[in-house]
Amino acid sequence: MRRASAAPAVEQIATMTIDRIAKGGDGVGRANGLACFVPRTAPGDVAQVAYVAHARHGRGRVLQIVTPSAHRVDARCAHYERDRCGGCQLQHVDDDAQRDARRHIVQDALSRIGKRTIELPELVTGESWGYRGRLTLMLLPRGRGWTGGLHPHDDAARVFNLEECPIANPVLVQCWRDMRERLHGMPTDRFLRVSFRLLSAEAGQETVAVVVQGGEAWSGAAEWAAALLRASAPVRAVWWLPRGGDPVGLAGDVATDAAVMGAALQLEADMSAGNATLDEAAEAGRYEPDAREALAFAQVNPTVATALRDFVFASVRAFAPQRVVDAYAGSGELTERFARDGAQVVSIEADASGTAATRRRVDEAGLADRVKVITALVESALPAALPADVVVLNPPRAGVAVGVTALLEQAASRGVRGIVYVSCDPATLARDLARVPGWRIDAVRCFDMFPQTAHVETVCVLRPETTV
Ligand SMILES: C[S@@+](CC[C@H](N)C(=O)[O-])C[C@H]1O[C@@H](n2cnc3c(N)ncnc32)[C@H](O)[C@@H]1O
Repeated sequence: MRRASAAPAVEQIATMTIDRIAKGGDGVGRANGLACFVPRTAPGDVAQVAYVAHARHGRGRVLQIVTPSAHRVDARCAHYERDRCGGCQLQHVDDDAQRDARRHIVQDALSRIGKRTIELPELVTGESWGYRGRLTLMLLPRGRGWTGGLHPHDDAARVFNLEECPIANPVLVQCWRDMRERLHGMPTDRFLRVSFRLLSAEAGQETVAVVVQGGEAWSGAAEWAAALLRASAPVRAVWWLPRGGDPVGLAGDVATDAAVMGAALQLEADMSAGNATLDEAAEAGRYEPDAREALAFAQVNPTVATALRDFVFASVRAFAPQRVVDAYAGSGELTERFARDGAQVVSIEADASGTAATRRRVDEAGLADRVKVITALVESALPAALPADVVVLNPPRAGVAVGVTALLEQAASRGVRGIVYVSCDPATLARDLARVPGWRIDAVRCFDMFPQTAHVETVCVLRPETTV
């Protein structure tokens, strides 16, 4: 018997004014009272939209911009319109309106999901272009060669050839151009991923590591890598992460801790499996094993990342803490700073390569007696880490486990005077804040780590509700 196929979604057509940008970057307008999400629209656009109505919202596509918003600009990158590149969502919106949108995304999430009323948060900004210290591209076999680039935002199975990426440091794109001439020597696989990482960002002296991920066998790998090193001046190291294997240093300065490198690369590969958009690469790249390694995992946005860490450090310091818990500590950069400042620190991180880097870092700084480094899930290690004066949380996009918020809700009675929560996802931040009603928001600051996208980093400083 033939099964009835699902009825095709029926599109309706409406003209609507776009009021705001939602988390994810779509513009939001209303059609017959229904909130309708429309990609690539700007606040103030009047657009004719074809949309499909779902139970609580509509999803639409622009048929025609009837009256363009005053905030519309021409996208700088040719791929944005032509290839519908999924790396950026907001290149068609001017800088001021983009920044405004990201601040409202945070305020709106905290209000709607977190049930917290806050002023429009301050946003610390940096460069709008050329800021990325890492460029990760997908390579799909085509004929005897490869197509190398990024996915369209609406088609994760396709990859377009990347010619430019104006949000990345131009040197990374130059290295990709140099490599593109040499794709014939790559290993065979269903797909490969290639990542360009800025090792040194000093203007005019930039150096880059290249990591090829995928393939199980690669004859001629060392020759291929040596040729790339000769052809591309900024490239200083070439690594290969075979499918299911350990990392192999192929050429250049690859004298680094292979175990650390391997764990980080595997994590990155897992994170971005199947869809290597810039967003996911950004997310994956937040797992940095040790920023001081020769092949340090370059920060996505080093300038703004530094400002963020400085703010977290100053916020913690304002409590004059003797004991700090650094939860989701990564490679322990903040752990080291808290310890240098005189605090006793419990540093909790699930990734063993991260805690190995933290141990090394605090040993070298002569701070080992002030720091307890724990390789464990925060949800299992936090109870024993308390009491403390301040708890720092910097979880991945998924936010913290419900057991962690349950413990923190009671933590004021165990001496905790402050929580500093660093988040890359306003929605999970807001969800977690809703679970700790005993804590009030003392300060919120946003950090513009990913201009041209809808992503934003947020730091929330919390104090017990009862504190005067
Ligand atoms: C967003 S990164 C923060 C890293 C670091 N604090 C920094 O500033 O660079 C999140 C970190 O949490 C770790 N992680 C993820 N889930 C965890 C869990 N349940 N318990 C402990 N660590 C976890 C990841 O390995 C990663 O290093």
